[in-house]
Amino acid sequence: MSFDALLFLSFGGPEGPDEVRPFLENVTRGRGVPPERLDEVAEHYHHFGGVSPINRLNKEIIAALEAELAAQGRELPVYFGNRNWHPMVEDTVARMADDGVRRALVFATSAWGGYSGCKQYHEDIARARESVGERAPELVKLRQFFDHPLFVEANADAVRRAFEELDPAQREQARLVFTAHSVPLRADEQEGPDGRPQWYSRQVAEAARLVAEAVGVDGYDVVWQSRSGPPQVPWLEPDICDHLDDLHAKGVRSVVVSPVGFVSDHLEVIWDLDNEAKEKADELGMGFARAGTAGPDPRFAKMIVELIAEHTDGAPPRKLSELPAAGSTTNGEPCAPGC
Ligand SMILES: CC1=C(CCC(=O)O)c2cc3nc(cc4[nH]c(cc5[nH]c(cc1n2)c(C)c5CCC(=O)O)c(CCC(=O)O)c4C)C(CCC(=O)O)=C3C
Ligand SMILES: [Fe+2]
Repeated sequence: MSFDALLFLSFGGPEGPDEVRPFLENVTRGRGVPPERLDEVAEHYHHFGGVSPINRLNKEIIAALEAELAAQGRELPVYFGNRNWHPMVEDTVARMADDGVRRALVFATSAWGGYSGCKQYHEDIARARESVGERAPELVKLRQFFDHPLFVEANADAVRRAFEELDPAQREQARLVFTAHSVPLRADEQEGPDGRPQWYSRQVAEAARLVAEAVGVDGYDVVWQSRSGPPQVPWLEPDICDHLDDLHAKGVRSVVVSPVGFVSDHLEVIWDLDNEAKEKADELGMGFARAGTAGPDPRFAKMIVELIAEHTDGAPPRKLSELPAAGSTTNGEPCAPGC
């Protein structure tokens, strides 16, 4: 099939102190996040001058993607739109229509299924098309890529580099710990296309297994970070900081933490890991090395082009796990019944 453009669809983030509150209002509209949690998260953004790194990081990925498309002789203009902050996806899709785009692919910057990582992006696509009306282009979302070999290799190399950062004495017995964004247990109950529940956490477990295997590490853990919501609502656990206590009690003296759940060094990574988890490790006297994320690795842009080629050239999907491919639908239709 032929496509006129690619829409690079992401989360969005504030670019100055005055934008923090309105951004957070957009993120949490109707989502039942208590005001105390919002105040706390606003503080994290203000710690960095009210600027999230996410927009800059996404622009870097887009530049790498444009270079890769050009190198392969593929003509596909890239548009950038976000769910929660400017450039808003509604405005971007309107501009695509103005430019005469009739049919476009959509790359959403989450590797995962589940509500926040996939379904909500389908909702964004449907909402943006609705706001543009009849002129709106057809929008075909690319699939989830948690087990794509290029995603796995980029994360594996980042983990290897993190092990190198530790003192040789610590490196030997350092524990490898993967983290991803926690979600409410209720949200994680959601089924995958295989009809089995916990689609999101099973994908995270699978990505961690594949990365650990690529690095050649047998023992590792999968834990969670950045929980939100009211305290009485159960979310995926353990939290990374509690897990560091546990590991310490078991005699572990150094860790390599891989934020495999995040595509690049978002605020959750640079605050919740590089500040909070690092501080916890320091208190416990544990060695701590945080692995990089896949986004800045040149293989990430190459992976996006491979995902595109699955649609434009009928290229066979490259994936390392047995879990079914999912997340690719047209115009924001749900992936599967119940999704
Ligand atoms: C699974 C998942 C991913 C990973 C998949 C993916 O990448 O999509 C992710 C990514 C991100 N989450 C982000 C930011 C925020 N997430 C929030 C809140 C929430 N996230 C949730 C889940 C996820 N979130 C959930 C269930 C909530 C509760 C409210 C709700 O049910 O929607 C809040 C509100 C305050 C708070 O409570 O933390 C903020 C500010 C940013 C941008 C960071 C930056 O600026 O660099 C990114 C990439
Ligand atoms: Fe989030």
